[in-house]
Amino acid sequence: MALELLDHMDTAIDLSDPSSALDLANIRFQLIRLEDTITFHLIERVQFPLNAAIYDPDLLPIPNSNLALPPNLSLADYMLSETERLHSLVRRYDAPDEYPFFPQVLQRPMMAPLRYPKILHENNVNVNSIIKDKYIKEILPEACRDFGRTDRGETKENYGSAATCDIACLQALSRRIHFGKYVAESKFRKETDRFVALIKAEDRTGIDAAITDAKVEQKVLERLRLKAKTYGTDPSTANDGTDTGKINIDAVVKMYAQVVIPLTKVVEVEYLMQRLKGTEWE
Ligand SMILES: C=C(O[C@@H]1C=C(C(=O)O)C=C[C@H]1O)C(=O)O
Repeated sequence: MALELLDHMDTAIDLSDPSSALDLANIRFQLIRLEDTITFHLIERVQFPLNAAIYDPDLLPIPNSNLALPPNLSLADYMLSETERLHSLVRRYDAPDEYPFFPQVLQRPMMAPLRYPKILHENNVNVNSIIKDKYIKEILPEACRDFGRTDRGETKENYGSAATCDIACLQALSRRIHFGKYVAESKFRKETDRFVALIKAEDRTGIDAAITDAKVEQKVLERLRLKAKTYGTDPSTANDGTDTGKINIDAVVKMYAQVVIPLTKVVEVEYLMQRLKGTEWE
């Protein structure tokens, strides 16, 4: 059972049932669930300082290894790529909602392949390199920034723990952002003629406007602020003013406003730009 779980992590959406997988309300329910996953993983990560050395191979080089590693790996990259190497052996990346950060390390699964029905159109959209870059350069510095605490500096003893938390954060962010493909497919099937015209005109701005729902985005940010405040506060000290909070609430909202939502929409647009390939509309 445990091995099966890795194939499909905690997505309750039934990717084997096209009507469920493309029901926009169901997809949005999954995106809401992933808000909790991402927020809790970030709360775990920010218990440690930024520990910038784990993202810099010059500051903290990986000892020689007999593994065929990508060159010039940071500790964080080493731990993420080796996690992906292991998980690929149990078919994690056969799942249509899982995207690797290091495709070059994936191994042939040691278990029989699972048959997933074809729901999404063939595409090569993978924005994980952008996700990781923004996570390291924008999200973490903001989330780990001192807020009401003394300067925590670097904690060398937590390098491995911080990198382990990063893996959970990055994998959850990747799944949430690449879920944009199911959103885009759902919208394409609802308004096919509209999107066919925009795609044929290569009108990315028009496609972005067509897939944007400002009201939904606003609700996402309002809900995130409430969740970060609630999950990040010790309920036993919430009202006596002593709770310093476990997470920088503004950082969680900024993460969604400046990275998660914009990149989800990039995935939607780029997926749709590939949607007509090999179809009668091409
Ligand atoms: C994901 C969707 O598409 C867009 C992206 C959103 C997001 O990333 O939260 C929300 C609304 C849309 O602008 C959606 O319509 O639900």
